[in-house]
Amino acid sequence: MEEIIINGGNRLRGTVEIDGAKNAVLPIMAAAILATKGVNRIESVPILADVLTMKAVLEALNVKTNFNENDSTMLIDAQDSLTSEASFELVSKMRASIVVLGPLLTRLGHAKVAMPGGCAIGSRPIDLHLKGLRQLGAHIVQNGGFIEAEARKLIGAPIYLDFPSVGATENIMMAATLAEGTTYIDNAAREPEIVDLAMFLSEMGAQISGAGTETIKVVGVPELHGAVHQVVQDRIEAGTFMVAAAITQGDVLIKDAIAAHNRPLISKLTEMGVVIEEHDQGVRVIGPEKLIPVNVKTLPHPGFPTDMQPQMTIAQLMADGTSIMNETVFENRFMHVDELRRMNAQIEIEGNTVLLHGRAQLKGAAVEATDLRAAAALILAGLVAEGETRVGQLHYLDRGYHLIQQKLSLLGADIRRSEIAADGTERPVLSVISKEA
Ligand SMILES: CC(=O)N[C@H]1[C@@H](OP(=O)(O)OP(=O)(O)OC[C@H]2O[C@@H](n3ccc(=O)[nH]c3=O)[C@H](O)[C@@H]2O)O[C@H](CO)[C@@H](O)[C@@H]1O
Ligand SMILES: C=C(OP(=O)(O)O)C(=O)O
Repeated sequence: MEEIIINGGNRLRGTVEIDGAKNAVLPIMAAAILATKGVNRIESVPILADVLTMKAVLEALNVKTNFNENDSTMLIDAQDSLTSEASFELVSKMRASIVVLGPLLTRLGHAKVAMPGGCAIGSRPIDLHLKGLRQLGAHIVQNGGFIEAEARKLIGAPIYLDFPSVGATENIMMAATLAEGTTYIDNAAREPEIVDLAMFLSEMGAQISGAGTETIKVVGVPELHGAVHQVVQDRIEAGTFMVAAAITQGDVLIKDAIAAHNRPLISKLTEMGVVIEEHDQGVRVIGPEKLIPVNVKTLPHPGFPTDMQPQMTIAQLMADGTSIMNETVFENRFMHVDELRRMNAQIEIEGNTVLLHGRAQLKGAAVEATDLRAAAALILAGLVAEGETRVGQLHYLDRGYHLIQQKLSLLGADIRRSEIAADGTERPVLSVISKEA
């Protein structure tokens, strides 16, 4: 069993480097399926469990991949003939594998992808993905735990999304690149990761405009080719370090952070009294002695990101007074609250809202991550808790953060990752992901 062990109380100081975005690289890897000529070269690929799962999904489809972890570059070659079936075994490991549906369907005319289940944070249906693909002319059946989609040729169409779903926007946008005619996606998701995917698709020869706005226009082209692309910085990893600096009275430069991608977080932290400076080198975050309580509501971009919600609750707990967090994107994203209570946090849950009573006198405890961002939140709580916090179930953390303990330790935190033997003895863990590859 592995744990991250933190002794709280240290101020964080220094500069931290942030990896490429998980939520950008996963659809970009899926988009590489569309290149029938030439090899794709993806740079700034983060070393994450989810990236290795998507790599396995691609390889099972007969796409060749080569991940050089030393220079964070992945080559993806989809020039050979591909299979069109993504197994339950792989899709069940990672919900985001559903984004291979659109590329496979539009390239091969057929795709069979296992139904992704729900996950800890919610039921997460894919009705909007399917509705959009049907509007492009796909015939789709759901049978035996699989979605089977067919269309000799997709035909561009106007599509309105009832909700700006990130995954549905990505699947439809990718499917539309090789469709005949023009597709408009209205009420599209506007996340920076959508913009990054659209940039990659354009570099591959696709004709896309409007990514990052409510309406995306895709004019179908006959074929796409391999491209070189650098993945955008992970705004959620950057945001997690912003909160770490804010709560520890720290002074941290988040190197090359793109402030425009973290506007809602920066705005809320500023309201709390955190000093945030935007420099050419990145965003500097200086935590005050006292944090002011704030109320936060998660929304699709450019609203406050749900993927920063658990981390933000730690900042709210450290404020002098009561704050409210309202989660509107996922129905079950407060699983970290029970673990925080074990650390002496006073939190009340009322439906999709929590009341966080600060300033919390957090006490170190043994806690378990329940999902990816819950893991990050518990580590943040450990940074400000009195005594020792031990965070378990680290496979969730490894989905989205590479070597977070090393990055925090370089900033001055007392933190380590260890393998704990049955007799309680500890062995340091240095390399986390590659052993699973
Ligand atoms: C790999 C990836 O990029 N994951 C991100 C992506 O997930 P994901 O793409 O799954 O998130 P969506 O934007 O699709 O989901 C948002 C909400 O819409 C609902 N919904 C979605 C699709 C659908 O067909 N029907 C439907 O009802 C979901 O259940 C959820 O309540 O965006 C989320 C919202 O910013 C982030 O938290 C995830 O980190
Ligand atoms: C919810 C997340 O990811 P996923 O959609 O891959 O589960 C996340 O990154 O916080």
